Amino acid sequence: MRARHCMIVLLLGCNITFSLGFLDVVVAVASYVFDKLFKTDGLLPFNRTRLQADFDKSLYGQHIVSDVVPKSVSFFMTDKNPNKPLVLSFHGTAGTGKNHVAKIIARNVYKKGEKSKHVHTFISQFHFPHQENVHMYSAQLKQWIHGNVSSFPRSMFIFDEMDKMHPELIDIIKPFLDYNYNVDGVSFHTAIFIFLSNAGGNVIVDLALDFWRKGKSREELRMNSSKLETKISKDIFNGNSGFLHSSLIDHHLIDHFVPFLPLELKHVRQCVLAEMEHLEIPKNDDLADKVAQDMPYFPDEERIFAVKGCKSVRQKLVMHADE
Ligand SMILES: Nc1ncnc2c1ncn2[C@@H]1O[C@H](COP(=O)(O)OP(=O)(O)OP(=O)(O)O)[C@@H](O)[C@H]1O
Repeated sequence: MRARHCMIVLLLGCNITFSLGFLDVVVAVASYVFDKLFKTDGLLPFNRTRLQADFDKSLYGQHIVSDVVPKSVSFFMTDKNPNKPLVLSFHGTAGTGKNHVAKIIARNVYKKGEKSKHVHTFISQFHFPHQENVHMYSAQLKQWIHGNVSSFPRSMFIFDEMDKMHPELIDIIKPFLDYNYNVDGVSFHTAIFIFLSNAGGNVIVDLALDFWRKGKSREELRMNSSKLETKISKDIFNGNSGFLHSSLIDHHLIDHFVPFLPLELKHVRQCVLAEMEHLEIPKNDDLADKVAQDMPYFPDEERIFAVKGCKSVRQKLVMHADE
């Protein structure tokens, strides 16, 4: 009898010991059925209104991103026959929300959000640290993308620190992004690729600073203001990044170069209030002011933009909340 219980549980893929009793088996079966019925790791029914509302609620100071990204994701998700995967490249200085936005997209596409097994995140210096192993990484990456898309076409791949990635690895990704690319019957057209980098951040900061000094409103900044998108792609191409030596940009496979603007004090303050809510600290406007003002800003004289964006706001808040 006991062996049969163990067999059932083994079939269900659970880790067991042979000391399992009947009750353990019932619990294991119940939790398996619950997982299957209620927690399957699949797609959420897509809802463009919910996506836009999430951007409006959770992203601060990034009106260009809040306009471009939900539109392009919605268009892609509702296109019954896309001719290429969605490829977005996020650019901006530290802590401006690039990872945060990738997570917002994930939680609007997958039931388990960023924790879904269909969301694959690679951080170049962490996952591909040794230059001498680049051939091995390339082969593994190629196999990983191919294998995952063949078993789940709507897979998402996030590449962080893209500017630090070896050109050979970028070139491995390139064919997957292309129009009509098909390998062994696997199409990549419904997959999502998101690249994150600080490359182009200086171009964005210079333009935002220029607007501020001319007394123009930040909201007047658009994707095509002073050809911002073109400037970013040129800057990446001319800079000393992995992008430069790869064939990604000159093949026009990136759908949008999305600029993340440097954050101002009022946006950092919004991040502090969001962290208060997250940490269940009662809302306190004075404390929010104090924490936001305690962050470093640049340029030295005007102190307009947050050096670290909203990064480490939580740590600062915890320190001040304890005072
Ligand atoms: N514009 C924003 N609106 C709301 N929250 C933000 C924003 N920017 C950053 N944050 C908050 O700060 C945290 C750190 O930001 P995030 O990791 O997204 O920055 P990043 O742009 O990816 O930085 P890096 O280039 O250094 O990796 C986020 O988890 C989020 O809580």
